[in-house]
Amino acid sequence: MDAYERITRNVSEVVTEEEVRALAEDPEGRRAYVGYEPSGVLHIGHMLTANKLIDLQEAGFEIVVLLADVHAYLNDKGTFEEIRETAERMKAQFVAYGLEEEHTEFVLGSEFQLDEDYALDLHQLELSTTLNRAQRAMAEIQGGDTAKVSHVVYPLMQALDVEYLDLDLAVGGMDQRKVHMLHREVVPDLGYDARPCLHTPIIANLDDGVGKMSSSTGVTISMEDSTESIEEKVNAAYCPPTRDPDPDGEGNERRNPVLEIFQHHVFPRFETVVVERPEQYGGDLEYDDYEALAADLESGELHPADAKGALARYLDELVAPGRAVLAEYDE
Ligand SMILES: N[C@@H](Cc1ccc(O)cc1)C(=O)O
Repeated sequence: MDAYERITRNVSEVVTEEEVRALAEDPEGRRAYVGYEPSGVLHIGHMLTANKLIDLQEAGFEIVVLLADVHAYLNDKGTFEEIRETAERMKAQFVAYGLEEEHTEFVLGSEFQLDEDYALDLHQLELSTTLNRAQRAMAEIQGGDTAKVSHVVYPLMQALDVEYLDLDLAVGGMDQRKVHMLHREVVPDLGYDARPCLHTPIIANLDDGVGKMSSSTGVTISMEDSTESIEEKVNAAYCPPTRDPDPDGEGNERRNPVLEIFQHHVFPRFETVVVERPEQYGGDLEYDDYEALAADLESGELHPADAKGALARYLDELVAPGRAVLAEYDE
């Protein structure tokens, strides 16, 4: 796999391909980031962008994880003190998950976002951005329709972070794309270069494959889950024997979350995936890549129940180190 392939594998969007190709030609020491609002525990959504950071680390990038405490505060995620505490836990979990500490810089937003230069740049952006533009950029992050003043300051700060953290590449889920587009549009007015962005997909809802997996609207898998609870959730997941999101041709999108988790969480982190089966059902199956597994599910060679059993086992392995860290915190 060449550097460009590794950098862009499994992403939904590359902005722009040309700019990312230029980075891939000389990836050593380049800086890429994801920002996270410290809130709750690390879950499968955070882990997906973390997988991309691990890919980038393997391609030679230096990684910056922004623990966006001020952003979480602006988005009403608790008191500053609570948010800071959560940020500490989150950092420990990311390290346990596989972000090597020597190549990862963990930065709290409040370390630079309260400085004078930053504040004045922010005010300049406030002056040149309409409320409507900022609100549109925030729609997917904030949800609901009760935008506060804090919610329009939020995306402008995110746009500035890319400059102040001296980054070459911004990474986020598809829910961040509008903020990234805002960044590309507005920072040149301040005399800064817009940076390229990568957007990772959002996994389908575990229960029914409709819409996005989210802790607020349904089942999600987190670093707090026990082995048994992962098994339960995966066993109950929607898993038709197809990757076609519209198998009955009626236009009601239902994706296959089990396959999506194999593709985005398991195959990027394990070289081979073994599906255990009793001898009488044909014995174990072994896969080196996602395509082969998906094809077997479609052909009927791989039964959804066996696929789920394997998925729960691999997810448990990914979550286990973070779970151990949490147990230490709770002592
Ligand atoms: N907007 C991100 C958090 C974030 C904050 C600041 C950034 O610079 C980047 C990302 C989220 O929804 O969780």
